[in-house]
Amino acid sequence: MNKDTLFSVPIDQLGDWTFDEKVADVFPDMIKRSVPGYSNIITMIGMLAARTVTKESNIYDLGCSLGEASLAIRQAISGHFSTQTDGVRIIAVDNSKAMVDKCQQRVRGYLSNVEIDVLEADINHIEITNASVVVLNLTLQFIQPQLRLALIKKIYAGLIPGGVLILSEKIRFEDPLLDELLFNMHHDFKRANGYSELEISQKRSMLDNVMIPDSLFTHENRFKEAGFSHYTQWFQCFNFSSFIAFKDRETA
Ligand SMILES: C[S@@+](CC[C@H](N)C(=O)[O-])C[C@H]1O[C@@H](n2cnc3c(N)ncnc32)[C@H](O)[C@@H]1O
Ligand SMILES: O=C(O)C(=O)C[C@]1(C(=O)O)C=C[C@@H](O)C=C1
Repeated sequence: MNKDTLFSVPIDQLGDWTFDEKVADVFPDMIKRSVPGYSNIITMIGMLAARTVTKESNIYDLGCSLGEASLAIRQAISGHFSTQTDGVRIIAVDNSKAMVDKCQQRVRGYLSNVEIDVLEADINHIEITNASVVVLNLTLQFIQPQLRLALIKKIYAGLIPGGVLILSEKIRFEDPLLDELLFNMHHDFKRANGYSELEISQKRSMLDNVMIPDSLFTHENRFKEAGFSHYTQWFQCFNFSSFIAFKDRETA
């Protein structure tokens, strides 16, 4: 695994964050050292998918990066937890060419009866149909805020009855004291994982205009407004959280 040292020396013009070739090259190391609970969330996404997947349905991994969630899902649904894999297709989507190219190579490296199709596309413009599981793992925070509700509505419409949306995000807190504390603890986590003050601050200013976290309240209201009636937060570590939202079994 290539070590993330991208921001370890001063950069003259920082510019906005992009998921380019350099980020894709170090992404597995970067995400594990930056997101508290990342590996647990990935494993649990597999377990949640195994519980919810149904035969002849689609599973979407939106903003898939290198396909970590897709691979965990494929492993979990192919194993002894589930026998529901006939006609199941995993569709992994990202709009970064660097990520998609690497993700395609990666998924080809494993043999399985469940196909993973990796598509280079903007998730705001793709169709979502016949979905038993949709994953947005740390992706919605990069979508322009004014497009987020439409995306969650599209996902709701594309889910089959009983289907699940798994949404993981960095979150902000309405209470300033808690917001500051959990923000600082996240930075302590990065320091403990070997990132310097320079690395933390340069990355932070690049992410500033591009990654815009919502509050728990905003996420829950959005689920409700999109049509979901069963949703809960199932994971939190500092200011990172994951939610599940189910479409009613009775909904046609
Ligand atoms: C933090 S990464 C997601 C991590 C990944 N889901 C995982 O579990 O390892 C965010 C990803 O979302 C992708 N992304 C951002 N906006 C997108 C869009 N509009 N359409 C498709 N992908 C997008 C980025 O290219 C990036 O790979
Ligand atoms: O909030 C931060 O400082 C982060 O590093 C978070 C985050 C993310 O949540 O996607 C940002 C960019 C990279 O993809 C890895 C981690």
